Amino acid sequence: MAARNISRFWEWGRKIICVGRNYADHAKELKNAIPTEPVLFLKPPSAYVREGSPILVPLYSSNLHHEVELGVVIGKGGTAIPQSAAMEHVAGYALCLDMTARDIQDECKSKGLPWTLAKAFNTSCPVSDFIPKERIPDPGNVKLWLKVNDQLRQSGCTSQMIFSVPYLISYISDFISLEEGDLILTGTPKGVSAVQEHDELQAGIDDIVSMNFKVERPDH
Ligand SMILES: O=C([O-])CC(=O)C(=O)O
Ligand SMILES: [Mg+2]
Repeated sequence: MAARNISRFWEWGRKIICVGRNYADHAKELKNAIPTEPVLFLKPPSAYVREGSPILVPLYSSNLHHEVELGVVIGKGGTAIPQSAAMEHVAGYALCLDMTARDIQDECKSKGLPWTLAKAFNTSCPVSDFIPKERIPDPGNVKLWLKVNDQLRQSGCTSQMIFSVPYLISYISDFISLEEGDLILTGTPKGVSAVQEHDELQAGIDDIVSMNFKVERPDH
């Protein structure tokens, strides 16, 4: 069997841990309180989609939102990782979208139910090429942007994160052991909005990486 290559981590079938409300301006735009501890949820590896394949609107949603996020790819697993050692566990980064069925999430929130169908459906995690760690010397200071049909919708800097990458790695690994090939989505800045069938999404991290996705309706 060919050796597994971390630069194709999305093929490994490892978990995707997502952080919510990690930017005050996004928490406010959805009228959520600023969290005092990270808000966590999961996506399954079947959520991954790569450039060249479309983002599919779930049949049960009529309000699919984009959320552009910095993804952190874990290179070395661990449990209860101290913040001071957290960066040793990072192999690199990826630009990610946390596609969200906002109407379903609102319904789940009002009923006190989990967000699974709002966040974890097929193609809910578009992911860029792998970015080796050296290309982002400070994950706490990169600009994220997203355009829909050439119109800028999201533009933020990871310096606005409430909880830093080392803090998140340490916090998550206290409760959920991290494994090589796991991905952490670090939350989205403000500007989330709805996308429709046939829309073209373009997103990037500074001039380090960019990616394009089309939105389609599934035919089943
Ligand atoms: O759905 C939400 O607003 C929570 C979330 O994923 C984020 O803040 O990135
Ligand atoms: Mg998100």
